[in-house]
Amino acid sequence: MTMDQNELKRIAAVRAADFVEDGMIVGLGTGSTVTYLVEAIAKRVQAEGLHITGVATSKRTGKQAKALGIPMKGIDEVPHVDLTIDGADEVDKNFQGIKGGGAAHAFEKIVATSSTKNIWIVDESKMVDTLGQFPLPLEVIPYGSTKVFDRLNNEGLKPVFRLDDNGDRVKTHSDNYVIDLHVGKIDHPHLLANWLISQVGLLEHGLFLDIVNTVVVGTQEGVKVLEAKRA
Ligand SMILES: O=C(CO)[C@H](O)[C@H](O)COP(=O)(O)O
Repeated sequence: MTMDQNELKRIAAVRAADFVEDGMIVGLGTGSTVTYLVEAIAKRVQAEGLHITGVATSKRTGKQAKALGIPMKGIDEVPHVDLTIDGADEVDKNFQGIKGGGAAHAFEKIVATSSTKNIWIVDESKMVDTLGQFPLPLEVIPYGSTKVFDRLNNEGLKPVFRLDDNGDRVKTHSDNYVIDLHVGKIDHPHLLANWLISQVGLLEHGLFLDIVNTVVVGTQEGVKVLEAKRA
């Protein structure tokens, strides 16, 4: 029987919940795949009496985790994060990724870079040879955002302000705008990431480079746990 994309996300998330150990401080990402993860971790907390502390990367995740009985703290209330599990929009063969489809990439990157280990949970459609088919999200401070937009446009990066269903600009939890870059194939992600982060007014980009060593993929053949070769 063929599994749909949501089922593939769910089986990856359930498998990844097994990586959580008693006593851990666990970063919880954002998105539909993470919704399944939070459910699976909450079940383990209930069934096994696991003592963990969750750190959410968005209000939505925090609300769900709290409602399901996972004790939660803010990122600045914990000394470190042991393990963060998050979704991704694209993952390439070198385990580099694009995130930010849910506009939470700045908070997600803060938690990820505070975490000893990071795992991504994806369905197989997210695995690509080269990043860039998924538009690259940026978080941009509103003041001067048209100037940032023009600079991106002049560089040929095809920026588009992200709009919500009402046609209003999407705002992040920090009240910033999201600009998506329709760059196409990103052959040199580190070069692009370095250029982007040096642009004044651009708070964070959705290139997550050299962050994860483990990707848990839901496939039609079952769950695959992929480990990066890099140190
Ligand atoms: O980066 C993200 C949010 O900012 C998400 O992890 C990413 O968009 C994947 O979402 P989903 O699990 O719903 O496919």
